[in-house]
This record gives sequence, structure tokens and C-alpha cells, in this order.
Amino acid sequence: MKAAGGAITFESIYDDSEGGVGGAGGLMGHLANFEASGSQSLLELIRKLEKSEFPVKCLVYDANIVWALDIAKQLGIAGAAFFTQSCAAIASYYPMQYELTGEPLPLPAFSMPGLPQLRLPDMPLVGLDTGCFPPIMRYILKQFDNIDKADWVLFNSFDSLEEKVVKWMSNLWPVRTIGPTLPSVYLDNRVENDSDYGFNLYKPNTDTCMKWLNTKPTGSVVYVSFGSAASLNAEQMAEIAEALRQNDDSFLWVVKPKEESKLPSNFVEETSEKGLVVTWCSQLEVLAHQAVGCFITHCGWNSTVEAISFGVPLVTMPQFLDQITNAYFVEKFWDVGIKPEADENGLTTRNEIDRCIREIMHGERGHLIKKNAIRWRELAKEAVSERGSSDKYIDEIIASFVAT
Ligand SMILES: O=c1ccn([C@@H]2O[C@H](COP(=O)(O)OP(=O)(O)O[C@H]3O[C@H](CO)[C@@H](O)[C@H](O)[C@H]3O)[C@@H](O)[C@H]2O)c(=O)[nH]1
Repeated sequence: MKAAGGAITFESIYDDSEGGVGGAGGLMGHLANFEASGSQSLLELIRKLEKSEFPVKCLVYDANIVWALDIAKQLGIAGAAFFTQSCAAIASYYPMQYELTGEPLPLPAFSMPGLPQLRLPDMPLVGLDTGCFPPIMRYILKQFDNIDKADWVLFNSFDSLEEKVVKWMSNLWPVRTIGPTLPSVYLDNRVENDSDYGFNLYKPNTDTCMKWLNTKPTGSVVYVSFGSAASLNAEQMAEIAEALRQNDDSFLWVVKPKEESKLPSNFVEETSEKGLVVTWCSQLEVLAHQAVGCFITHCGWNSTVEAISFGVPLVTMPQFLDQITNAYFVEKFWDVGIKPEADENGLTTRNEIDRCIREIMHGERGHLIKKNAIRWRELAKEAVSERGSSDKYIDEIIASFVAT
């Protein structure tokens, strides 16, 4: 598949919910408002484009936005659901939808040896909500309401990474893995000038991070980030801080502005010789840097795929939802990371984190994990290279519209 920088144009849809997620109705209120105003605005946009040089042939929508598919169908265009979580995570939610409705599952649930079948009351939602079945879970399961009508079901994954589950899921829907969905400059470098897609990405602190990483030896830095949504409690933040302080390796830690007050006092100043703390960074550039030797992560799916694509070993500290499944696959199936054990109070202690960093950075197991990580990195590249699985699927999908 060929694409040229600048071949993508952007249009916006209108969302009139005041304050967004932070508004009076919170997340659920925002989602309801978004449905009301966003669906109308999306409909108008597609109708406007019908008369343009580039009428819409297919609507690729975040699978969480189920109403987008209804609009595509209403307008007679194709709809492709794009899941932003792994195939395995989505497969683990799927039976819960049937648990909820009481209908029988159309096929036996996907099972992996050692991966427990999640049931509704087990869903780990720490930090998101309380109660065994909060509204957010109901919202997630809504993804399956109309999925049978989607023309394609896409994942930011690749076939060899999730072979068994992709096979299982293909009995349900027209599944295609099209990942890793990273700029080609980080993978096979086939697309010219694509690093920024012609627009400015949000990349704060890049110079600071790159200059600092450039001074560090290969594989010597521990990168720590918990993505955009997770919020650790102060006690857990302190344990990570002390682990990084007592460990001999250098570290680069992304601490979001709302978390900064949870750092032990004077931590940044006292560790400035070996550590850099920033509020955000360009994670792709950091993970691609040869100085990074391991990544302490919450295992959000994007971070997991990115680390796999760059061959960076992981220390996993999942917080909720799919992150638990991702961490499980990282350790047990792909063998690219280690999960520190939490104590009886759910706290992952400084000594345990430190032990895992040492093991990954300098231990025998770490050596094997690094080798595996490099193998997965090659498979990720292969998937998006000419005639690789993801490349072929993208061609197939595009060809299906060109033909119509
Ligand atoms: O300093 C940083 C930190 C993160 N990132 C990027 O931000 C994204 C973070 O995504 P992810 O790792 O998936 O974490 P979350 O933002 O927490 O993702 C939410 O959405 C994911 C996809 O649905 C789920 O897998 C997670 O559980 C959910 O928390 C990645 O692309 C990172 O490269 C940066 O660029 N700079």
C-alpha cells in the first residue's frame, strides 16, 4: 500500500457538551451529549462531502461510538469499527454482554491457558469507578450492540501477535488487524515525510528528553509512564519514586501535572543527577531511543504495542480494564516483560519494583526477554511491510471500496 504525506485531510464534527468529560454530567453525561450533537454533525458532514471531489466511501469509527455505524448505514456507506484495545481484551468482554442479556453465547468463549475467564463482577475497575458493574462497563459492552452490521472490524494489532484470538474472532466478524498503527518512519520507513503527517503533533519536552537521552549509554535508562487515564495513589507513587531512587539505573519518568503533588518532597532535585521527570513527552521518540532499556508501564494498549514495536522490555503495572489482560499477555505469551507482585494491600513495593527493574536490565531473564522483544519488533515490522499481514488487509479494505 502506498500513501503520501499530505494525503490526509481533516474535518471536525461538532460537540456542544459544555466542559467535556470535566463538565457537570461527568464522563457519562459527556458521552450522552456527544451522541446527541455529534451524530447530527457527523451526518451533516458526510452529506456535505457527498457533493465534493471526495465523497465518503467508508466511515472508520472508534468502536465505542456505536451510533457512528448507524449513521453510516443510514447514509448507505460502509462502516468499519476500529477497536483501540487488543483482540484479546475485546474477546474477554464479549461473553459479559451475553451474561448481561441472558442470551446464550453464539460460540464458546475464547480461552487461553492460564487466562481466567472474566465475569462481570470480576472486572477490575480500580481508579475508574466503584461498584461491580459501573456505567462505564455498560458503555463498553454497548460496543457489541450493532457490531454485527459493521463491514469491517479493525484492530491496532497484527496477526502473529494475537493469532489464536484473531482466528476465534473471525468466526464472529470480518476482523482485520492493521497495526501497529505507528508512523512508518518508526517501522519500515516506506512512507515519505510521514513522521508528522503534515500537521503538528503534541510533542512537549522533546528537545529536553532527546538531549538528556543522548548523554546516556545504550539500554541504560528506565522509562516510566502510566499513560493518560491512570491515576496512582500517593502511596504507590512514593514506592515507584523510592524504587527509582534506590535502583542504580537512570530514569525518565512522565508525571502528569495532576500527579506532581504526589511525588515525595524534593524528589526531583535529589535525583536530578540520574533522573529526569517531565509532565509529558513524545513517547514514540523516547521508546525509539537506543538509551531506553526498559519501560515501566500501566499496559495501555497503545503503550504496549509501541513497546513491542520498538523491542523495549516491560515492567508491567496494570491499573484497570484491558491493562490487566495486556500485562498477562506481555508476561505469559509474548515473554517481553515481568509483572511485579503486589502485596496483600494491593501495593507494589519499592523493593519489588526495584527487583523487576534489575532483572529486566541486568538479569538472565532480562537477557532472554530482550531477545524476545527484538523478535517481536521484527514481526511488527514484517506485518506492516509490503505484503505483510496488516499491509495486505489495508489493501484489501481499500480495494473493496474502489471496486464499488
Ligand atoms: O508522556 C507521554 C505518555 C503517553 N504518550 C502517548 O499516549 C498514549 C497512551 O496510550 P495508552 O498506552 O493506550 O494509555 P491510555 O492513554 O491510558 O489509554 C486508554 O485507552 C487505551 C486504548 O483504548 C486503553 O488500552 C487503556 O487501558 C486506557 O487507559 C500512547 O500512544 C503514548 O505514546 C505520550 O506520547 N507521551
